[in-house]
Amino acid sequence: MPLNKPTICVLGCGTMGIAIIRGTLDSMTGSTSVQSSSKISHATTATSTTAVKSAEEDELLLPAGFIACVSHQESATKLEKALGDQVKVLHGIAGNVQGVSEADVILLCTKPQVAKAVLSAPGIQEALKDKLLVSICAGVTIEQLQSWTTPTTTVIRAMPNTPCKIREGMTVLSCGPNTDEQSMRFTSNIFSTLGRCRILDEKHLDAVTALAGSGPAFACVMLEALADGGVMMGLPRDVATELAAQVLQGAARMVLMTGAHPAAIKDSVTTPGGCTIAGLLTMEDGKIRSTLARTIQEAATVASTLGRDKK
Ligand SMILES: NC(=O)C1=CN([C@@H]2O[C@H](COP(=O)(O)OP(=O)(O)OC[C@H]3O[C@@H](n4cnc5c(N)ncnc54)[C@H](OP(=O)(O)O)[C@@H]3O)[C@@H](O)[C@H]2O)C=CC1
Ligand SMILES: O=C(O)[C@@H]1CCC=N1
Repeated sequence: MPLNKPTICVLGCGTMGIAIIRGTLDSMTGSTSVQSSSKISHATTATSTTAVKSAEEDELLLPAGFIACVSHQESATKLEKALGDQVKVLHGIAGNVQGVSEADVILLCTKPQVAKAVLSAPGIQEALKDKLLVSICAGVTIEQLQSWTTPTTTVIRAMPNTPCKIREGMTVLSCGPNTDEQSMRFTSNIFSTLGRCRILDEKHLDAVTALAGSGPAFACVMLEALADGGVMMGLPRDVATELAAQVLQGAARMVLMTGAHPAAIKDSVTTPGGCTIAGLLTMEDGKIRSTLARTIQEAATVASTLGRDKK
């Protein structure tokens, strides 16, 4: 599918739609203060001719503009204020048809429960012909998406997360059997500018939804609980929150940047007879490992049901 500076229609522009648009616009203007790890590694390798050519080609794959579609007039007004004149905002059923018709790529970001109705509405299938549809709806399969569109619509599933807004996201992509290389390249290019991006088989997407999609919520509960401990021991709330957030970021970056096993990092902190092992044993008494692992298991189980019709 030829894609050259395409216009993207975000169909259902709420929390995630805004995160993706905001992150992409920031990446295009270079106005973010947060440099993602994937950007750093890209910059250090972009010295060969092939890399420069590839960077130029990737530039052509960047969007020319965004159209954002929502259901309600009030949401449209809020969105216009939040995103300014860089984005064309439409609302209602007619807005969806207009948005999809005017775009080259459609990013489906509605709740999973309304995806079928939105794609089956009059005029949408026609407008989707020969276009790329990227769905971020949890639990909605490629097979379902294909059955709700025409055979000439290319379908890709993506599972991003909210840190895409600050270009620290984690996205996993899965494609259908007939996905062409340029569609895949365009989609991975967009999500790579919003953080890290991987391509995996669709069978992994419910686990990915639980771990990476829902993960920021689980991580923030852990962060808040660590900060609570600091507050219990007399730290001011803002200091405790800053310390907890920087500790989680620092530990996570050590894993990502050095490739060290988390257990090795834990062991390097743990002095024999010291305070860390005292804290670690308390965590084990509270079954924190199985609680967190079961959290992912349960979220993945529920994710697998989200695309199903409610009886
Ligand atoms: N939130 C997250 O962290 C993540 C969510 N996801 C997936 O992303 C999707 C969106 O989630 P999220 O952004 O949280 O949801 P939100 O509720 O924040 O956004 C949904 C958007 O869809 C719009 N909408 C509803 N009905 C229609 C319609 N008929 N036509 C056009 N737009 C419509 C809503 O408009 P209005 O406000 O006017 O009702 C709203 O803007 C879900 O499928 C979820 O599974 C994936 C990864 C992470
Ligand atoms: O809670 C949900 O269903 C969505 C999917 C992943 C994150 N939020």
